[in-house]
Amino acid sequence: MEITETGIKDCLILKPRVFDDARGYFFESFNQQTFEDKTGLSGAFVQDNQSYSSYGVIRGLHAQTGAFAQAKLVRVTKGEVLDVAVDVRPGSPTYGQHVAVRLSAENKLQLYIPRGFVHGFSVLSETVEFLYKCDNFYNKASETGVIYNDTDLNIDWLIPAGMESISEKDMLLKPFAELQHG
Ligand SMILES: Cc1cn([C@H]2C[C@H](O)[C@@H](COP(=O)(O)OP(=O)(O)O[C@H]3O[C@@H](C)C(=O)[C@@H](O)[C@H]3O)O2)c(=O)[nH]c1=O
Repeated sequence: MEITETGIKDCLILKPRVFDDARGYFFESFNQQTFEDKTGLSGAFVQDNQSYSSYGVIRGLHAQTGAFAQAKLVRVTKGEVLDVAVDVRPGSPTYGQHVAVRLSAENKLQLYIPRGFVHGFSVLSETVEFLYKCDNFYNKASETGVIYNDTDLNIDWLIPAGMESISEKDMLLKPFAELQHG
């Protein structure tokens, strides 16, 4: 597994070692020992999630607060997304900045998103199957987020105007300037 740093501390791109042969391929999509040795981070993930979405869907930007804050390790097994992680750690030198990485079934890249970030993705292919590990459990009462098209964050989701598909819940998310930290 290769680790690439991003412009934001602790937010990492992981590239697994893929074994190709006449049958197809094999790779370890997660190995706690390798993950911890290579990143120096805890690999104690406790929940795995999977979602399926069509072209133009934007899910995000989401986080959980307080005791239910979550780090995430995200990847794609079908299609391609633009995955976005925004640093909202108070006092961080990159506060308000984001990492945007294309993750696809083809490139098999994974993004590690630490606690203290809001996260989302846009669907660039016809459909997408999106898988991720979380280091803390889902807790509805702890959910927070930022509206995807916030003008301060200025994220290019690579979806043409009018083609975005956003949940009713996500359309109600607040601007970045109103994000409550906790
Ligand atoms: C996230 C989550 C949702 N749910 C339920 C709540 C709801 O009825 C249904 C769909 O939830 P949502 O609309 O929040 O799903 P979604 O918009 O896909 O939410 C996800 O978005 C990405 C960007 C993330 O970073 C994730 O952490 C998560 O917030 O699934 C769970 O039961 N467990 C979970 O862990």
